[in-house]
Amino acid sequence: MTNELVIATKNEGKAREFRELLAPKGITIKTLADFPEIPQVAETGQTFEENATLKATAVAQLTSLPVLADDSGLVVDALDGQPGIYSARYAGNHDDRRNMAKLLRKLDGVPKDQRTAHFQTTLVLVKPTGKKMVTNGYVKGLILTEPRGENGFGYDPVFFVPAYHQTLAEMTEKQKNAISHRGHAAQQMLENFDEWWDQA
Ligand SMILES: O=c1nc[nH]c2c1ncn2[C@H]1C[C@H](O)[C@@H](COP(=O)(O)OP(=O)(O)OP(=O)(O)O)O1
Ligand SMILES: [Mg+2]
Repeated sequence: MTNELVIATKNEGKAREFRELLAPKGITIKTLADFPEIPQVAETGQTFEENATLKATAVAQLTSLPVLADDSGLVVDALDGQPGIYSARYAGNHDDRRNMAKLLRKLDGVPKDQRTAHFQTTLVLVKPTGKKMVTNGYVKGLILTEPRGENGFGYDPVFFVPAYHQTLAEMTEKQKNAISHRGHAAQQMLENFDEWWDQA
C-alpha cells in the first residue's frame, strides 16, 4: 500500500494545520495544490459530514489515493446556528474579511453573554475502495466585537476562547491545534488511523 494521503482542501490554513497534526504519522501528505487539474467539488450537502464525504469521495476517485477531507464552520447561538455549513460563503466567496465583517454586523448590539458560539470540524477519511472513517471535533468560545491577532485563518481573529484569554488568532499554531475543533477531530482520527489504514 502506498504511503501517501491526500488532504482534499483548497484552504491553505487547514492544510498547514493538518501537516502539523499528521506529522507524527510519517505519511507523505499531499493537498489539492499538488493536483491543480482537480476542479472545486460542489458542497451541496446539508451537513458537515455530507460535505466532507462529497469532497473526500470525489478526490479519492480522481487520485486513486486515500483521502482526508475536512468540512468545518462556525455555529453562532444568537444567529440560530448560522453561518454553519455556509461559513465559507457567508458574505462572499471565501473572503475571510468580508465574512467576519458580516458576522460582526449581524451581532451588532448583542451583549457579551449572548455571543456564544462553537467551531465544528467533521473529518472524513476515505480510501478508493470506499472504506470510510468519520470523526468530529468542537471548541467553544465567544464572538468579540472586533478582530484580535494575526495568526490562523478564517474567523480566528473574532473567536475568543475564555479559558485561554486569547482569540484563536492570538495563539501559536501548536496552541490552536491542541484545543481546536480540528485538533480534537484529528486526535480522535489518529487514535483509530492505523486500523483504518491497514484494512482494505
Ligand atoms: O479553524 C478555523 N478557524 C477559523 N475559521 C475556520 C476554521 N475552520 C473553519 N473555519 C471557517 C473558514 C471557512 O469560512 C469555513 C470552512 O469552510 P469549508 O468549506 O470547510 O472550507 P474551505 O471552503 O475554506 O476549504 P475546503 O472546502 O477546500 O477544505 O469555516
Ligand atoms: Mg469549502
